[in-house]
Amino acid sequence: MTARIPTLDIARFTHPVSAEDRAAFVAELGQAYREWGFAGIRNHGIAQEQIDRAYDVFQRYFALPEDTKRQYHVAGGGGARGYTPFGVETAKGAQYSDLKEFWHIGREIPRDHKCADVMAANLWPDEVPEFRDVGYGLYDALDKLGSQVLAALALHIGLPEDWFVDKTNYGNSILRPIHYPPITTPDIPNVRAGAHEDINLITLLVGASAAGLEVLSRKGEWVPFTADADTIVVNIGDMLQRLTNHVYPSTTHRVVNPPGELARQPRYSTPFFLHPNPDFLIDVLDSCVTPGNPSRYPEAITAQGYLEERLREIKLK
Ligand SMILES: O=C(O)CCC(=O)C(=O)O
Ligand SMILES: [Fe+2]
Repeated sequence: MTARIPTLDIARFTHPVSAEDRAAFVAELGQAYREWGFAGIRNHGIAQEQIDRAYDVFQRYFALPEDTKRQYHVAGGGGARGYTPFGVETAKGAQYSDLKEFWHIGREIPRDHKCADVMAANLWPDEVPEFRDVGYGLYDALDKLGSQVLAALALHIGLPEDWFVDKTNYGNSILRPIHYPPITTPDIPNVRAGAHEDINLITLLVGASAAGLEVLSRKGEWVPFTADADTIVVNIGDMLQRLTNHVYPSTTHRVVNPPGELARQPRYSTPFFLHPNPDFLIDVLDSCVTPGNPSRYPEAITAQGYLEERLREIKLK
């Protein structure tokens, strides 16, 4: 039997029919993440129309001439906001860069906020006027959905449901529309996205429009995970893995090049990287330390400190 990554109905948590079923959902979700670090989430409440509109504006931006797009590249900005050109990001330890270009939308915070120095103002492309409202609308929707997933994940490890609320209310989260252009060079050694783990708490991947995402199972097998159109893929990142002492594993994944002619199709996808507040201290949770799983990280680190370390490793800083 081929292993399958579970897909769960989050309405059982957000609009429960009974307390028992809500608790059963938490247990099933927790089990899926312990096993896979990945799950599909259905009935998430984000309208397909909103997702389609977002993909439309993102694709219109990526279709602009390279010189126009590069006006939104911030030199020395670590790719934190605006455009990052093709061939820059490189998976940790990889020899060849990924085959993608992307844009980063960050949280809108008052410019006199205490985190304004590490959370830069957004850039918006003048050429696609709807980009701002549509892009930030999707940011907001995924931020809210991500908080629901975190609430369920908190309950499963014995924390109060609202434990993450004041740790993520000004989180340094990023919405990343990605374009993987058609691959026209035969035998190219690069892959669309090399094997990696995400840095943040959890990632919500909305509407990946084509096959290619693969997840490394505990047995060491690459398992393709192309979710149905109505499903958002949610995975654990390294910060949550560290906080939970690996109870929730940050699972390695990659995006492979399609075989033959299919490689000439572009691929678009849009992950939302949900981050904690920059000053949140990532310190292993007591509830995740047991005699069989002693603390793997005796030292705490701030989310910002951890992020900076990791961005250098993937050549964004
Ligand atoms: O494009 C995808 O489906 C996944 C992208 C991804 O894993 C990432 O950007 O971290
Ligand atoms: Fe990823």
